[in-house]
Amino acid sequence: MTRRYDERVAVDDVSFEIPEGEVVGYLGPNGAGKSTTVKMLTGILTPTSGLVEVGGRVPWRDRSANARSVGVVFGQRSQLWWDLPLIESLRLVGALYDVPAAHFTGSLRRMCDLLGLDDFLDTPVRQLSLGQRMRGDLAAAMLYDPPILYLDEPTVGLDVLAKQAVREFIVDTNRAGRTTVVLTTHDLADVEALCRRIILIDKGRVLYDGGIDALVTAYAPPRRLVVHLADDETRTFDIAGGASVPELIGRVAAENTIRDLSIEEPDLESVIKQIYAESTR
Ligand SMILES: Nc1ncnc2c1ncn2[C@@H]1O[C@H](COP(=O)(O)OP(=O)(O)OP(=O)(O)O)[C@@H](O)[C@H]1O
Repeated sequence: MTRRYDERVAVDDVSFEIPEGEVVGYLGPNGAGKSTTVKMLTGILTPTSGLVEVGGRVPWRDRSANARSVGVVFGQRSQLWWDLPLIESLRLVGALYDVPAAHFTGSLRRMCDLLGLDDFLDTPVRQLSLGQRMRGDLAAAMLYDPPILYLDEPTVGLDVLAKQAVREFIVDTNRAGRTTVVLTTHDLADVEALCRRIILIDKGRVLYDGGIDALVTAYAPPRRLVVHLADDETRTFDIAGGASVPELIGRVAAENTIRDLSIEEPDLESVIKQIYAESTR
């Protein structure tokens, strides 16, 4: 048996700048290069070329100083200690980051109030539900008040209430401390609730960087008239820009017996689906 190595370009010529205090959605289909970017931003990975600066530091050269100024949550993994009660994991994080005792107490209180941790602080991490564990991870990432927070799929697998709690925490953290947030997620409701700007990547390249509203305006597919006919058939008609909807309905009604109809407005999901589809072509 021999080992063979293939080279794969995970992130290719991606450039962006994020001002302090912004919440940016970093989106892309599976394998687009999002986690790789976050790993470079945290200093875990060193790129083969190019430059990354976070708060004036090159993350992989100055990894421990960079680590103090960033909080990271990887939704698919936990940075907590499985066998320890949550509170002990948080104490360990406080000690690792040299958080002074008085500050730690205040910070922990704030996290407990914001994230509702009190009920399970003494539970070993391995026994926490996914939503509880995620709240614990968010607390661990923000205990030492980093000015930057990277969230890699922080709501994956969470129920609607837990998702809401995580979103409220992000909004509050950003507002209270002007924390800069880079959020990668496949949940577009997260993006709509939290971000005004998104960076969309695929195959390691930036496809779009700008406001969500501008994206929907620029790429929106046409609105669609969906008609349910008497014989249980459903037909859809694209509504061309400037076309008269009553006229279209009149034409369809003249030729068919309509049971029900609705108009589908393009939403962020349909826009992003279309951009991914075009990039795969
Ligand atoms: N350690 C590695 N060795 C080889 N290839 C890798 C490694 N890490 C990532 N890749 C590849 O790089 C590409 C980008 O991966 P990355 O994990 O950054 O994607 P992603 O956008 O975070 O995807 P997902 O949404 O599925 O988490 C993928 O093709 C992946 O297979």
